[in-house]
Amino acid sequence: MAPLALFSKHFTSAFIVCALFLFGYRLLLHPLRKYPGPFFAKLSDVYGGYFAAARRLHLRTYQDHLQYGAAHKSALTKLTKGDIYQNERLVKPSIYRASEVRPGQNNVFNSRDKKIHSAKRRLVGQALSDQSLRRFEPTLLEQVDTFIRILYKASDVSRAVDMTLSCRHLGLDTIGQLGFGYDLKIQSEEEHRFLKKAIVFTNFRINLALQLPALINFRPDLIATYLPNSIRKRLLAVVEKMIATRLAQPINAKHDLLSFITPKLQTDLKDIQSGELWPEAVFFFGAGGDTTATAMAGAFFYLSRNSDCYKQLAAEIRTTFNSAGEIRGGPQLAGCRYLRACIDESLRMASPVGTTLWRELDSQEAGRCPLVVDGHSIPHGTLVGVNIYSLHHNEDYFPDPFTFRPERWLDDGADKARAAFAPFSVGPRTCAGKPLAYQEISLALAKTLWYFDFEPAPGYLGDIGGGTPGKTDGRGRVGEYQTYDIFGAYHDGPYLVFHPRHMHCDELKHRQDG
Ligand code: HEM
Repeated sequence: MAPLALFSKHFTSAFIVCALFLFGYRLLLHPLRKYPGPFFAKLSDVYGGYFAAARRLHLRTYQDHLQYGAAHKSALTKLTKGDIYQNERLVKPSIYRASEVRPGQNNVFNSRDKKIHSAKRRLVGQALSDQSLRRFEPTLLEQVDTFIRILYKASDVSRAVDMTLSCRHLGLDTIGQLGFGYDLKIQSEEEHRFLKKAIVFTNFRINLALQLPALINFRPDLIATYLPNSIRKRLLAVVEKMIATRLAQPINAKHDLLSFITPKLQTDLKDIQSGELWPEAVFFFGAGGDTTATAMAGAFFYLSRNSDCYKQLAAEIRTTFNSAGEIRGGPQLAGCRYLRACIDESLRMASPVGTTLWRELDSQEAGRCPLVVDGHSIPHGTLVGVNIYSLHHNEDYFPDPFTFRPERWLDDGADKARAAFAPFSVGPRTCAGKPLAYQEISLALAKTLWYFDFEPAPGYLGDIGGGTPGKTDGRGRVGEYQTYDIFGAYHDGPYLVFHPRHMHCDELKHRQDG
C-alpha cells in the first residue's frame, strides 16, 4: 500500500475511535447527561448552529421545550430554565465576544465585567433616560411625520406598502438622529438603504457564533471588511462618517448619544475605529433601529388581521385625541391602555429578540457554592438561559398563545402574564432602550390610526408575513407573523393598503402641496 493511502487509513481509524470515545463520554458520562434533550444536541453544539443557520432556532427550541420539558439540554453545555437574569452570580458568557466590533473592543452590550458594564451603562443610559427622551421628542415626531407622509403618498395611488421596509427606514432614521444627530434620510432617499442588509448580515453572523462558539475565531465580517465595497465595510464607513461629522460640531449642538459619551470616551479623529467611543456607537446604531422596526411591523401585521382589536384601538386613538398635534408623549398617550396592550401583545408574539440570552456563573464564583436554578444544581461552565419565544408561548402564562389577544394584558390574569413577559430581558442587563422603543412604536401606531384606515393588500401580497399552511417546521400558522431568528429578527411584510381619513388628511395634502 502506498504510504499516503496507509497514512490516510490510519488517520481515519484514529479519527473514528476518537469521535466514538468523545460521543460516548458526552452521552454516558457528561455532567449534564441526566437532562433530556435532542440526541444531536447531546453530541455537539452543531445542533444549535444548524438551526441558527436556518434562522429558526426559536421555533426548534419551542418544539424541544414541548417535547423535553422546561429544563432540557439544548446543546452540549447549555441548559434552559429558571430564574436566571436577576441572579447576581451570573454574567454574560465569553461567547458574547462574537459581537465585538474588533477583537477586544467592548461596549455596554458585550462587556462581561460588572464594574465596567455599570460604568458604560450609566454613560449610554443618559441618552436614553426619560428626561433625554423628552428633549428628543420633537426630532422623533419629525421622523414619524415623514413616515406618515410616505404612507399618505402610497394611499393616493392605493399602492401596497411593505411595512417591514417602512418601519425599518423609520427605525434607522430615528437612531441616526438620537445616536449621532445625523439625518440619514433613509425614509426618503436611497443612498443609505443598504444599511438594512448590513445589519442583517452582522446579526446573522453574531447569532451563528453565539450558538456555535467554535466560529468565534472565524470572523467572516472582519475578512469582509477588507474586501473593497463590502457591505460591512460600507456600514462601518457610514458610522464613522456620522461620528466625524458630529465631532466637527460643538458638543452641545445636538441632543444625541455623542453629546453624552464623547467627553468621557477617548477618540482620536484621525483613527476613530480604534477609540473607546467606536464600539458603543456601532452597537447603539445596530441595536436601536431594527428592533423597534420589528415591533412596529409585528403590530401592523396583527392589527390588520384581527379586526375587532383594530376597531377597538382605532376608537381609543380617535376619541382620546382631538387633533394629530395632540399625539405626543405625555399623560394622554400614556393613558391609551389598549394601545399599550396591543404593543405588548405584538412584542409577546413577534419578539424582536426571540432568542435564548445565555448566562454563566461568574468566574469569581468558581469553587464557591454551586449554582442552583429552579432546584437544579448546575455544574460550573454550563450556559443557562431562557428562550424568549418559548417563554412567550408558554400556555401556563399565556393561554391560547398563538392568538393575538391584547385583552390578556388588561384582564384578571394580567399579573401572571406580566411576570413572564420579557421582550427586553430583565435584571441588570435589561434593554436600555425600552422607553424609546415604547415611545416610537406608540407614536407611529397612534398617528397612523389617526390619519388612516388600513387593511391587508389584495392578492398574494396580502398573505406575505404569515405562515404557510401545511408546514410542519413551526411555520404553518397563517395568523402568526413569521420572524427569522438572527438574534434580532428578520421578516417580510405585512403588505398593507392605506385609506386616508379625508378630513384629517387634508393637512397632509396641504403640507405636500406646499
Ligand atoms: C422593541 C425594541 C427593543 C427590544 C425588544 C430590545 C431588546 C433587547 C434585549 C432582549 C436586550 C438584552 C440582550 C442580552 O441580554 O444579550 C437588549 C439590550 C440592549 N438594548 Fe435593546 N431592544 C429594543 C430597542 C432598543 C433601542 C431602541 C435601543 C437604543 C439604542 C436599545 C439599546 C439596548 C442596549 C444599550 C442594550 C444593552 C444593555 C446592557 O447590557 O446593559 N434597545 N435589548
